[in-house]
Amino acid sequence: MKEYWTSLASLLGVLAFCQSIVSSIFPPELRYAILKLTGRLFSLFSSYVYFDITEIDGVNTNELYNAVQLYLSSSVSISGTRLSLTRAVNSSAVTFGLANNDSIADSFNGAAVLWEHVVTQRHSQTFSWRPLPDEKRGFTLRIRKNDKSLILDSYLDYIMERAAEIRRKNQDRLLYTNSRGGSLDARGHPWESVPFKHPSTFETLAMDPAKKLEIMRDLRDFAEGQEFYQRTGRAWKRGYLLYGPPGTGKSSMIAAMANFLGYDIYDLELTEVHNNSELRKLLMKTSSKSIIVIEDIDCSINLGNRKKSCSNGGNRGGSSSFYEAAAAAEMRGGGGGGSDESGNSITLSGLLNFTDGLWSCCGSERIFVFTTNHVEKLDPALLRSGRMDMHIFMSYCSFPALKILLKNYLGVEEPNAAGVWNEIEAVIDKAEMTPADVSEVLIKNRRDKDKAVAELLEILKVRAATRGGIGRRYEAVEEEQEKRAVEESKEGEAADEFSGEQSEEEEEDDKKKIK
Ligand SMILES: Nc1ncnc2c1ncn2[C@@H]1O[C@H](COP(=O)(O)OP(=O)(O)OP(=O)(O)O)[C@@H](O)[C@H]1O
Ligand SMILES: [Mg+2]
Repeated sequence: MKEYWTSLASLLGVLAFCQSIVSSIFPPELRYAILKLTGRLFSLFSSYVYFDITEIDGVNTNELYNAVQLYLSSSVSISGTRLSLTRAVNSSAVTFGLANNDSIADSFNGAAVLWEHVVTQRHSQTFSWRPLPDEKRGFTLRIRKNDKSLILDSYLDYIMERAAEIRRKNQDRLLYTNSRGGSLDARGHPWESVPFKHPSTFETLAMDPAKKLEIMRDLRDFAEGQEFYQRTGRAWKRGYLLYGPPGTGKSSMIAAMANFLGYDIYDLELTEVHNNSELRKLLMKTSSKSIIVIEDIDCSINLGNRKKSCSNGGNRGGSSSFYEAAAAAEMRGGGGGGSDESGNSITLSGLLNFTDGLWSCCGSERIFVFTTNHVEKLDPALLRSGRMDMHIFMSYCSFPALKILLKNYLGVEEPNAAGVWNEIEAVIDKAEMTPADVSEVLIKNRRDKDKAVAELLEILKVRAATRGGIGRRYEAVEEEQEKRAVEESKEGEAADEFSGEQSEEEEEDDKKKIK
């Protein structure tokens, strides 16, 4: 053994001696040429090609490096011997990464590749306005020569896409608001944002399971439908109208949609927007993969402040009231130029353009959600397919919905007392309780499950006896109004050109009403 170490030491000594002779005999240029030649010879006989992706390219950060790091963090699957962990600002997820000088195998389209994370010390720096990090980091990608053309471009594109996806998923969702009106912040943004942490999901949402599944499928189809929208020449956007009595889960549904798709939410407060061009600017500053929400559209479209318009709107029946409001607004705004006493001159046509005009296509993969308690007041033009593609009625608590609430709030799959289930089923539809009301009863008694169920049954019975039929009538009216609205919208595009095409008689009529 001792002999072995002695001979190894002497061999190393000889090598070092030779190297010092070579470097003292040959000038640097020649040395460089020799190295290059040996490198070429080596690569000629090697069946692999290598690509270096350095962290810093010149003075700029290399996007590809960050993307590869993120991509590998998703495929590492805890099998690497040493992993580095990171948690980005504004993120609630931890990502794994390759530690220094570690390597990992991957495959793409059947071709095997190897990634190595190379970290070396940077030599002493000369003065620079932007000092570089002490360590030089990079990834080396090793692929077979034969696979080079087959995978390189598409593999790197795939990595960039996956990285963007991971980044979005790791990032907390944001909730944007335009509460500042149309004014811009220091960075020129009209939207303010806060982290969006609403816990509502499709699991916690109490509604008919079949309807829920249909909505989830629709959302998924939309999110995965880039190629479809491209092929059919449609803008990549979709509109949902959520309507129904207060407390039936319209806002919760929006939160569930955002959590399901991982989209940001832009909560558009129409009463804060002063005119159509401001509306357009707001739209242009929304990002893709987002949900643009206008809550209580029947109140905010009336162009005045919400309370005023709601109190006016409360007694009005039929869709004509909506026309009156919009017509009045058109006149007040003089087609978008003027303003009412609150300085607000958004017109119906402005809103329609916002959702369906050419401007709505700047950016892609966006969902518009309007909510209302009074679908009958909405303009048919707003309801037509293409603007509001899916109309979702959020109804009073049904029996299947109640089961979901009981499971979520009490962990109860079946009530203990025999026969309670049947009793509840018999009265629930008649009682017309909103899921919000049911939740209250369950929360209040959540420590005592049997008491909660018993009290709920009591309330349901009382309600069924006193309220019978109001809700069904509501539903019937809603359906009737919706049918009428769809028929009217089919009659022509007249509603689209609504802004400028009123007869003189109608205008006179509107003026009288405003007075
Ligand atoms: N379908 C539902 N599933 C689960 N929880 C619900 C549902 N509907 C209402 N809730 C509960 O009731 C509360 C109010 O619901 P939400 O704000 O979503 O109702 P809404 O339909 O938007 O009412 P509004 O028309 O007044 O805006 C929520 O905090 C939620 O916990
Ligand atoms: Mg709501």
